[in-house]
Amino acid sequence: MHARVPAMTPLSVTISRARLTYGGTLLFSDLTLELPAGRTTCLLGPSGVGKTTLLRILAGLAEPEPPTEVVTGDRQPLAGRIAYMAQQDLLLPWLTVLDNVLLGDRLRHRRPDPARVEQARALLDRVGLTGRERDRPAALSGGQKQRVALARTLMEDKPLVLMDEPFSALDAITRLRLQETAAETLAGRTVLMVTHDPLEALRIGDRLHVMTGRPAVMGPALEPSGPVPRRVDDPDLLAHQAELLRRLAE
Ligand SMILES: Nc1ncnc2c1ncn2[C@@H]1O[C@H](COP(=O)(O)OP(=O)(O)OP(=O)(O)O)[C@@H](O)[C@H]1O
Repeated sequence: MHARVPAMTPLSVTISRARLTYGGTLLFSDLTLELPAGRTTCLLGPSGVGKTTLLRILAGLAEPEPPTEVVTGDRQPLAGRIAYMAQQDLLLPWLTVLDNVLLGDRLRHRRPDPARVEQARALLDRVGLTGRERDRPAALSGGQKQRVALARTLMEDKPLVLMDEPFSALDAITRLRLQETAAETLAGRTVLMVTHDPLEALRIGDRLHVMTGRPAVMGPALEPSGPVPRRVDDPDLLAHQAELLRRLAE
Protein backbone atom coordinates (compact mmCIF):
# COMPACT_ATOMS: atom_id res chain seq x y z
CA MET A 1 0.00 0.00 0.00
CA HIS A 2 1.29 3.46 -0.86
CA ALA A 3 0.76 6.11 1.81
CA ARG A 4 0.00 9.46 0.27
CA VAL A 5 -0.03 12.69 2.16
CA PRO A 6 -3.54 14.11 1.66
CA ALA A 7 -3.91 16.75 -1.05
CA MET A 8 -4.20 20.40 -0.07
CA THR A 9 -4.07 23.76 -1.80
CA PRO A 10 -0.43 24.46 -2.67
CA LEU A 11 1.04 27.53 -1.04
CA SER A 12 3.73 29.80 -2.46
CA VAL A 13 6.14 31.40 0.00
CA THR A 14 8.72 34.13 -0.55
CA ILE A 15 11.33 35.29 1.90
CA SER A 16 12.54 38.64 0.68
CA ARG A 17 15.40 40.97 1.55
CA ALA A 18 16.38 38.71 4.44
CA ARG A 19 19.03 40.07 6.74
CA LEU A 20 20.67 38.47 9.75
CA THR A 21 23.73 39.23 11.88
CA TYR A 22 25.30 36.78 14.35
CA GLY A 23 27.72 38.26 16.89
CA GLY A 24 28.62 41.20 14.68
CA THR A 25 29.04 39.06 11.54
CA LEU A 26 26.64 39.82 8.73
CA LEU A 27 25.51 36.42 7.48
CA PHE A 28 23.33 37.81 4.74
CA SER A 29 21.44 40.93 3.79
CA ASP A 30 19.03 41.43 0.93
CA LEU A 31 18.66 37.70 0.36
CA THR A 32 15.52 36.68 -1.52
CA LEU A 33 14.21 33.18 -2.16
CA GLU A 34 10.95 32.27 -3.85
CA LEU A 35 9.33 28.92 -3.12
CA PRO A 36 6.78 28.23 -5.86
CA ALA A 37 3.55 26.57 -4.76
CA GLY A 38 3.60 22.80 -4.84
CA ARG A 39 7.23 22.64 -5.94
CA THR A 40 10.40 21.34 -4.34
CA THR A 41 13.20 23.87 -4.06
CA CYS A 42 16.66 22.61 -3.13
CA LEU A 43 19.22 24.82 -1.47
CA LEU A 44 22.91 24.02 -1.79
CA GLY A 45 26.06 25.82 -0.72
CA PRO A 46 29.21 25.52 1.34
CA SER A 47 29.12 24.65 5.02
CA GLY A 48 28.47 27.68 7.21
CA VAL A 49 27.03 29.87 4.46
CA GLY A 50 23.68 30.17 6.26
CA LYS A 51 21.35 27.57 4.71
CA THR A 52 20.06 26.20 8.02
CA THR A 53 19.66 29.73 9.33
CA LEU A 54 17.44 30.63 6.38
CA LEU A 55 15.35 27.52 7.04
CA ARG A 56 15.12 28.43 10.71
CA ILE A 57 13.90 31.92 9.86
CA LEU A 58 11.11 30.41 7.75
CA ALA A 59 10.29 27.99 10.58
CA GLY A 60 10.06 30.92 13.01
CA LEU A 61 13.04 29.60 15.02
CA ALA A 62 15.51 32.41 14.19
CA GLU A 63 14.76 36.11 14.37
CA PRO A 64 15.74 38.00 11.21
CA GLU A 65 16.33 41.75 11.05
CA PRO A 66 14.44 44.38 9.09
CA PRO A 67 13.62 44.66 6.25
CA THR A 68 13.19 40.85 6.07
CA GLU A 69 9.72 39.83 4.94
CA VAL A 70 8.06 36.44 4.58
CA VAL A 71 5.09 36.58 2.23
CA THR A 72 2.68 33.74 1.49
CA GLY A 73 0.54 33.32 -1.62
CA ASP A 74 -2.67 33.58 0.41
CA ARG A 75 -1.32 36.48 2.56
CA GLN A 76 -2.01 34.47 5.73
CA PRO A 77 0.71 33.96 8.35
CA LEU A 78 2.93 30.88 8.02
CA ALA A 79 2.78 29.96 11.70
CA GLY A 80 1.24 26.53 12.22
CA ARG A 81 1.52 25.61 8.54
CA ILE A 82 5.05 24.21 8.51
CA ALA A 83 6.50 20.74 8.95
CA TYR A 84 10.20 20.98 9.82
CA MET A 85 12.69 18.14 9.69
CA ALA A 86 15.84 19.37 11.41
CA GLN A 87 19.41 18.11 10.86
CA GLN A 88 19.33 16.10 14.08
CA ASP A 89 16.52 13.57 14.09
CA LEU A 90 15.01 14.93 17.35
CA LEU A 91 13.10 11.76 18.14
CA LEU A 92 11.79 11.47 21.67
CA PRO A 93 13.70 8.56 23.24
CA TRP A 94 10.90 7.49 25.58
CA LEU A 95 8.33 7.09 22.79
CA THR A 96 8.07 4.14 20.43
CA VAL A 97 8.79 4.54 16.73
CA LEU A 98 5.06 4.61 15.99
CA ASP A 99 4.36 7.21 18.67
CA ASN A 100 7.23 9.34 17.39
CA VAL A 101 5.60 9.36 13.96
CA LEU A 102 2.33 10.34 15.65
CA LEU A 103 4.03 13.01 17.75
CA GLY A 104 2.24 15.90 16.06
CA ASP A 105 -1.13 14.45 17.05
CA ARG A 106 0.08 13.87 20.61
CA LEU A 107 1.38 17.44 20.88
CA ARG A 108 -1.98 18.73 19.74
CA HIS A 109 -3.50 16.73 22.62
CA ARG A 110 -5.32 14.55 20.18
CA ARG A 111 -5.63 10.87 20.68
CA PRO A 112 -4.63 9.57 17.26
CA ASP A 113 -7.66 8.05 15.59
CA PRO A 114 -7.36 4.62 13.96
CA ALA A 115 -7.11 6.15 10.46
CA ARG A 116 -4.11 8.27 11.55
CA VAL A 117 -2.46 5.25 13.18
CA GLU A 118 -3.00 3.34 9.95
CA GLN A 119 -1.48 6.22 7.97
CA ALA A 120 1.54 6.25 10.30
CA ARG A 121 2.01 2.50 9.88
CA ALA A 122 1.76 2.82 6.11
CA LEU A 123 4.38 5.59 6.12
CA LEU A 124 6.68 3.45 8.27
CA ASP A 125 6.20 0.72 5.71
CA ARG A 126 7.15 3.12 2.92
CA VAL A 127 10.38 4.06 4.67
CA GLY A 128 11.19 0.38 5.25
CA LEU A 129 10.51 0.16 8.98
CA THR A 130 7.62 -2.28 9.18
CA GLY A 131 8.14 -4.47 12.24
CA ARG A 132 9.99 -1.72 14.15
CA GLU A 133 6.87 0.21 15.27
CA ARG A 134 7.21 -0.75 18.93
CA ASP A 135 10.97 -0.18 19.19
CA ARG A 136 12.47 2.81 20.97
CA PRO A 137 14.80 5.12 19.00
CA ALA A 138 17.84 3.84 20.97
CA ALA A 139 17.42 0.48 19.23
CA LEU A 140 17.71 2.05 15.77
CA SER A 141 20.71 2.99 13.64
CA GLY A 142 21.30 6.63 12.67
CA GLY A 143 19.80 6.07 9.24
CA GLN A 144 16.76 4.29 10.68
CA LYS A 145 16.16 7.20 13.06
CA GLN A 146 16.34 9.56 10.11
CA ARG A 147 13.73 7.46 8.34
CA VAL A 148 11.42 7.71 11.36
CA ALA A 149 11.91 11.48 11.32
CA LEU A 150 11.05 11.51 7.62
CA ALA A 151 7.87 9.50 8.25
CA ARG A 152 6.93 11.95 11.01
CA THR A 153 7.49 14.90 8.67
CA LEU A 154 5.38 13.25 5.99
CA MET A 155 2.67 12.58 8.57
CA GLU A 156 2.28 16.28 9.28
CA ASP A 157 -0.47 17.66 7.14
CA LYS A 158 1.25 20.97 6.33
CA PRO A 159 1.52 22.92 3.09
CA LEU A 160 5.15 23.98 3.66
CA VAL A 161 7.76 21.33 4.40
CA LEU A 162 11.28 22.36 5.43
CA MET A 163 13.95 19.66 5.38
CA ASP A 164 17.55 20.09 6.47
CA GLU A 165 19.77 17.41 4.94
CA PRO A 166 17.09 14.77 5.51
CA PHE A 167 19.02 11.88 3.98
CA SER A 168 22.55 12.62 5.13
CA ALA A 169 22.88 9.60 7.46
CA LEU A 170 21.77 7.03 4.90
CA ASP A 171 23.73 4.60 2.77
CA ALA A 172 23.66 5.23 -0.99
CA ILE A 173 20.92 2.74 -1.90
CA THR A 174 18.60 3.61 0.99
CA ARG A 175 19.17 7.24 0.13
CA LEU A 176 18.05 6.72 -3.48
CA ARG A 177 14.95 4.84 -2.29
CA LEU A 178 14.03 7.47 0.27
CA GLN A 179 14.48 10.25 -2.26
CA GLU A 180 11.84 8.48 -4.33
CA THR A 181 9.54 8.05 -1.33
CA ALA A 182 9.90 11.69 -0.39
CA ALA A 183 9.34 12.91 -3.96
CA GLU A 184 6.19 10.78 -4.29
CA THR A 185 4.69 11.49 -0.90
CA LEU A 186 5.47 15.20 -0.96
CA ALA A 187 4.04 15.77 -4.46
CA GLY A 188 1.90 18.92 -4.34
CA ARG A 189 3.57 20.31 -1.20
CA THR A 190 5.80 23.34 -1.20
CA VAL A 191 9.15 22.00 -0.06
CA LEU A 192 12.46 23.63 0.78
CA MET A 193 15.23 21.09 1.20
CA VAL A 194 18.82 21.81 2.17
CA THR A 195 21.28 19.28 0.81
CA HIS A 196 25.00 18.94 0.20
CA ASP A 197 24.42 16.38 -2.52
CA PRO A 198 24.10 17.83 -6.07
CA LEU A 199 22.76 14.53 -7.43
CA GLU A 200 20.06 14.42 -4.76
CA ALA A 201 19.02 17.98 -5.59
CA LEU A 202 18.92 17.13 -9.29
CA ARG A 203 16.85 13.99 -8.68
CA ILE A 204 14.09 15.53 -6.60
CA GLY A 205 14.29 19.31 -7.01
CA ASP A 206 12.11 21.35 -9.34
CA ARG A 207 14.32 24.36 -8.65
CA LEU A 208 17.87 24.46 -7.35
CA HIS A 209 19.67 27.42 -5.81
CA VAL A 210 23.27 27.73 -4.72
CA MET A 211 23.96 30.10 -1.85
CA THR A 212 27.52 31.42 -1.59
CA GLY A 213 29.73 34.02 0.07
CA ARG A 214 29.61 36.19 3.17
CA PRO A 215 27.39 38.06 3.25
CA ALA A 216 25.70 35.29 1.30
CA VAL A 217 24.03 35.77 -2.05
CA MET A 218 21.43 33.51 -3.65
CA GLY A 219 22.33 32.18 -7.09
CA PRO A 220 19.74 32.10 -9.89
CA ALA A 221 17.41 29.11 -10.08
CA LEU A 222 18.48 26.07 -12.03
CA GLU A 223 15.41 24.21 -13.30
CA PRO A 224 15.96 20.68 -14.59
CA SER A 225 13.07 19.48 -16.72
CA GLY A 226 10.85 16.46 -16.31
CA PRO A 227 8.96 14.91 -13.43
CA VAL A 228 10.63 13.95 -10.15
CA PRO A 229 12.16 11.69 -8.98
CA ARG A 230 14.50 11.80 -12.00
CA ARG A 231 16.55 8.81 -12.93
CA VAL A 232 20.23 9.06 -12.09
CA ASP A 233 21.03 8.48 -15.78
CA ASP A 234 18.52 11.08 -17.02
CA PRO A 235 20.44 13.03 -19.73
CA ASP A 236 18.97 16.36 -18.60
CA LEU A 237 20.07 15.62 -15.03
CA LEU A 238 23.59 14.83 -16.18
CA ALA A 239 23.71 17.99 -18.28
CA HIS A 240 22.73 20.09 -15.27
CA GLN A 241 25.16 18.35 -12.95
CA ALA A 242 28.19 19.98 -14.54
CA GLU A 243 26.61 23.42 -14.25
CA LEU A 244 25.67 22.83 -10.62
CA LEU A 245 29.16 21.64 -9.70
CA ARG A 246 30.59 24.71 -11.44
CA ARG A 247 28.35 27.00 -9.36
CA LEU A 248 29.27 25.15 -6.15
CA ALA A 249 32.97 25.47 -6.92
CA GLU A 250 32.79 29.21 -7.48
N1 LIG B 1 22.54 30.52 17.04
C1 LIG B 1 23.68 30.96 16.49
N2 LIG B 1 24.45 31.88 17.10
C2 LIG B 1 25.58 32.35 16.54
N3 LIG B 1 26.05 31.95 15.34
C3 LIG B 1 25.33 31.03 14.68
C4 LIG B 1 24.10 30.49 15.22
N4 LIG B 1 23.62 29.60 14.32
C5 LIG B 1 24.48 29.59 13.28
N5 LIG B 1 25.51 30.43 13.50
C6 LIG B 1 26.61 30.70 12.57
O1 LIG B 1 26.04 31.15 11.36
C7 LIG B 1 26.75 30.60 10.23
C8 LIG B 1 25.77 29.87 9.34
O2 LIG B 1 25.32 28.69 9.98
P1 LIG B 1 24.27 27.70 9.28
O3 LIG B 1 24.08 26.55 10.20
O4 LIG B 1 23.09 28.46 8.85
O5 LIG B 1 25.12 27.24 8.00
P2 LIG B 1 24.82 26.10 6.93
O6 LIG B 1 25.04 26.70 5.59
O7 LIG B 1 23.50 25.48 7.19
O8 LIG B 1 25.99 25.07 7.26
P3 LIG B 1 26.05 23.43 7.16
O9 LIG B 1 25.98 23.12 5.70
O10 LIG B 1 27.39 23.13 7.75
O11 LIG B 1 24.92 22.88 7.95
C9 LIG B 1 27.85 29.73 10.80
O12 LIG B 1 29.05 30.49 10.81
C10 LIG B 1 27.39 29.44 12.21
O13 LIG B 1 28.48 29.26 13.07
